Amino acid sequence: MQANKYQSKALRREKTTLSSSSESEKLQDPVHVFCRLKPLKEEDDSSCIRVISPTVLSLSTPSDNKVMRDDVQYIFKHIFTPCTSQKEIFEHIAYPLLKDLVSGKNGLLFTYGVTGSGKTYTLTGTQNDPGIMPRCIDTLFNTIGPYQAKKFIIKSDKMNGFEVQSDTDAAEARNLEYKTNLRSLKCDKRGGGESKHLYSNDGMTISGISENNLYAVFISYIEIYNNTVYDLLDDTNGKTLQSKILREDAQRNMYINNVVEVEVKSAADAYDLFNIGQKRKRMGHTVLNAVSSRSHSIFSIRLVQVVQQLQNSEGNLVIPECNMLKLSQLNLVDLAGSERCSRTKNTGIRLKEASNINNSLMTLRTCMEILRDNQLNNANRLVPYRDSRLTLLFKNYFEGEGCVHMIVCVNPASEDYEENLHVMKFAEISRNVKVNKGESRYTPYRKKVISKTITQTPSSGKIHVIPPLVFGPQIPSVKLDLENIDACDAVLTRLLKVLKARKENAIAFERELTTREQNFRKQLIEINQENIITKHEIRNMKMILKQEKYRTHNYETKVLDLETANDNLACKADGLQNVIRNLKCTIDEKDLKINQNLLEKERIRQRQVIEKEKLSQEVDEHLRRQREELRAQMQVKDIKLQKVKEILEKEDITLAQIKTENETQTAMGPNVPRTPRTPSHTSHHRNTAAGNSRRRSRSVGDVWLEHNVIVPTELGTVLQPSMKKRKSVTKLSKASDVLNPKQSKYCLISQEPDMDGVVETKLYKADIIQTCGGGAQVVFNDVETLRQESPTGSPKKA
Ligand SMILES: Nc1ncnc2c1ncn2[C@@H]1O[C@H](COP(=O)(O)OP(=O)(O)OP(=O)(O)O)[C@@H](O)[C@H]1O
Repeated sequence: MQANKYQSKALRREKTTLSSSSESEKLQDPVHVFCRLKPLKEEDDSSCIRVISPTVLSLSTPSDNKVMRDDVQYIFKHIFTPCTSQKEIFEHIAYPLLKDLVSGKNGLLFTYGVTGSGKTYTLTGTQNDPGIMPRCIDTLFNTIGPYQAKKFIIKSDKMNGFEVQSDTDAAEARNLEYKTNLRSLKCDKRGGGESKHLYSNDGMTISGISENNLYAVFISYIEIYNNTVYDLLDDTNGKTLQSKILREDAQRNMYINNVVEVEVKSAADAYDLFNIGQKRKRMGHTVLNAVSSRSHSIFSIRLVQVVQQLQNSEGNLVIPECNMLKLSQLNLVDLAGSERCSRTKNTGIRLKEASNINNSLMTLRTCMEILRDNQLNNANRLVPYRDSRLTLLFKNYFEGEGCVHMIVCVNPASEDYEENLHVMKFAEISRNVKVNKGESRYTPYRKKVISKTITQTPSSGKIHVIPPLVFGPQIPSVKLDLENIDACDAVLTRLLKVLKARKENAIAFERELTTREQNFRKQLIEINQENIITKHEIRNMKMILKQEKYRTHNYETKVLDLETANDNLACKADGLQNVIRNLKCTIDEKDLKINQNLLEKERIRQRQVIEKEKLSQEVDEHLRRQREELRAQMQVKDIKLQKVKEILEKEDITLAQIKTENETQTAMGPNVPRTPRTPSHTSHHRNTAAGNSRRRSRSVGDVWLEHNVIVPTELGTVLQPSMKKRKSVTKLSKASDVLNPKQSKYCLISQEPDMDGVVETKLYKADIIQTCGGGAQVVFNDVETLRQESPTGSPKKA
């Protein structure tokens, strides 16, 4: 507990100093994106990719594609053509990461691409042509082989950290493992029962490692299947794999809770573990790849270094009681391939897998996009790591816990064009993401000291020291001088005495032995009783332990549920934050639109005011013109009325003349011929054939009062004014002429030649309206002009 406190305090200090130093350096590296082209199935197969230079390739639309696009060029850190060997790939891409691992830095290497494009081949390879993973293992053990700590000296603390054990504890653990392995061998189970699958080792090493350090390698192998983490090295005893949860350690690094980390001492051990995991990994047959990975698999190599060693008195190196552990990790990630269902024709479980694979790859892409945007635009958008276990697990790497290398595997065949387009775009995005250069991570440790067991007597509880039994005085050597009897006597007497003393001792011993035997028996009985009691206690303790385990299990399940719920809530919170952000964006957009609408409205209002003014001006102008026209018409009418008036006045004169003439004729006698009226004479008034005029009036039922002020000139036309019922008068001498209620229409007919001498008949039409006072009002409302023109001289109606 104390040690833990010490550790965490020291760790916090360590983190602060490290971060401040890293901040001062502020070194950033982009994600290194490499491209590996897979060989075409047949040499003459058409390819949609053209390599332009070692870093640039061009993607062109196949001729049979529905949509034709322009050729697009993509840049990579390096492009590996189909002829590139596995060794070259390793040396170029993985070797630098392995060097980082040995110098204490983290690394992440993942393969990305369409299903069947060669991701697994690049990472694993074959027995004779190993891929990146076996080469990493071999090179690592070729390098640190002689400098490894004894097994179990360094032990995982199950919280993403490590601790150093005492030699005795480590020896005991080794012993236990040995016995377990023996048992496993007998049962022919995993471990010793596995056939060791060795890849060819080309003896490559990393130079410049610290030879004073002790090294320990730990392997873990997990998969993310349908967005759930499974430990491929979990000892399941034949049961299905249990899901694991992701946690954050004290330094906010993500790790898999309770993941099995196995310490390996040789490359063969590591391959064994890989093979065990490989058998459990979810693979499946699809149309595009016979052995297709249905999950993302992560093979992690953790290297722990005890920074310093001390020399003991004999000159041997020993691990100091407390110092620093240097931790580093290399993750080799084989992502499942992106798939288009239209091509794979997956159904059922394969379809669900494909959808989960595509979702997690989509989240990876989204994270990369947002990271890039945040970095390019200095923005602070939330990166949705939590949307997928894959991105959540590697969150620290994208936030600067180590170098990130990505191999984009590409099948250049034309049929993969559409998928390759997406893959290239993802590569383009990733290439622009920058991550902080990883720092070596140190953890302080305090060596655990084992307490020695002391044998105690059950009764007293004290160490019972049994005195040694001494048989008595030594038997003297007897030398008898038979010539000297006295001397012989003395010797024999001394001998007798010694023998007597020894006999007494022997009797005492016998008594002592009997007592001891009794005591021993008593002790045995006590021990036996104690044993029975202890056994009973052990049984009880076991039961309690079982109950505690059960409770712990329940607690763990609850914790797991709570953590899952927590994760879900966090996801929801992230989702809601996204929704809030989107809503804010929508509100901003709407505000903008409202402002635009207001501006538009104002513009329309101003335009309307201008148009209104224009319109009112036009209306005023129109009215003015109409008024002028009306005035002109009125003037014309006035003139006409004036003419009518003049005609009427002239008629009175004419009538008076006629009367005078008649009177004169009467006085002269009936034989005096009347002076014929020449057309020229009458032309001024009625030299048109009013009776020949065509009729426009349709009022059939009206009774017309036809007022012929003069006798109209006969024009010989058949057209006559349509006045069916009419009463013709030449003079309005009586009021009754007009007041007759049957007469409703009045028509004054006049004839006169115009300027050209053409006779024009004018019909001035009016309504006769009876007034309430018994009178009548004649309202003129129409003037009908009849004109006859004839260019040949014969009169013709116009
Ligand atoms: N560079 C290469 N040289 C030779 N063969 C290759 C190469 N790349 C891939 N292959 C072969 O292509 C086939 C499919 O490759 P692999 O299984 O590695 O694809 P994958 O991308 O991992 O597919 P999935 O995403 O479906 O798991 C394998 O038979 C593999 O041997």
